[in-house]
Amino acid sequence: MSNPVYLALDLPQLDAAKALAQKVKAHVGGLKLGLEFFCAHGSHGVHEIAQVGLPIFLDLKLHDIPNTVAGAMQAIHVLEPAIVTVHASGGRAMLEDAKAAAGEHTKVVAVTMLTSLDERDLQRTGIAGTPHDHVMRLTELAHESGIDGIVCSGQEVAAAHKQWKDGFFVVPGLRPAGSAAGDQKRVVTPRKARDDGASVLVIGRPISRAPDPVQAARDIEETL
Ligand SMILES: O=C(O)c1cc(=O)[nH]c(=O)n1[C@@H]1O[C@H](COP(=O)(O)O)[C@@H](O)[C@H]1O
Repeated sequence: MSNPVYLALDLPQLDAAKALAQKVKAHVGGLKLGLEFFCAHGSHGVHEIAQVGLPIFLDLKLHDIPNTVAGAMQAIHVLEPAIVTVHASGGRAMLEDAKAAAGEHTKVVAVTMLTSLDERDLQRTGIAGTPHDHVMRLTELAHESGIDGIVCSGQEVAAAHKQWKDGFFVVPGLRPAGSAAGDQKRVVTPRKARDDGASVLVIGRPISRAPDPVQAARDIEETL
């Protein structure tokens, strides 16, 4: 089985991001480039990181009207990402149009509820109910819209997987036992997420900020 870990390269410097990717590439299955990276380095930066030779997950979390999101999806065809994120709360038409505009080999996955939020945060955005209920509702919407899968925390992935048997499940908010949660609120260990049905494990700081990132990536790989 291929390594399900995608390393989140949330680093401001392109050189440092590329050097880190080169160092740990034997112990991860892909590289995730998010808003911090894309805003700083754009398409040029994505091409640079793609030279490392691993699949690229472009985490742009698109959330706009359907026409705008479809245009953005078309604009990134040239980057040939393996995975792209949109927000499920953009609604069904946006999800359908995002998928229709995506490249043939790109998986479109919808963020349900950010792993940095808990039930109280959710209520403050005006949404009643538990994170579990909210994630299940948006999982159903994503499934109906014909996209490839969702992003959720490891606390919901078992239930989401049960609801959508052949879905593609991206799980961030992962922390090896004993590591700092930081701004993440709904966390589980990488092993638990994998056992519960995650297709991709997104891991950033537990590797990138470790004193020895290669050792940290290797230690995580060994738990899987
Ligand atoms: O879409 C994501 O990848 C994502 C969704 C989510 O709900 N929570 C979340 O943390 N992420 C991303 O996953 C990565 C987690 O990084 P660490 O908390 O450093 O492991 C970051 O790059 C986030 O942008």
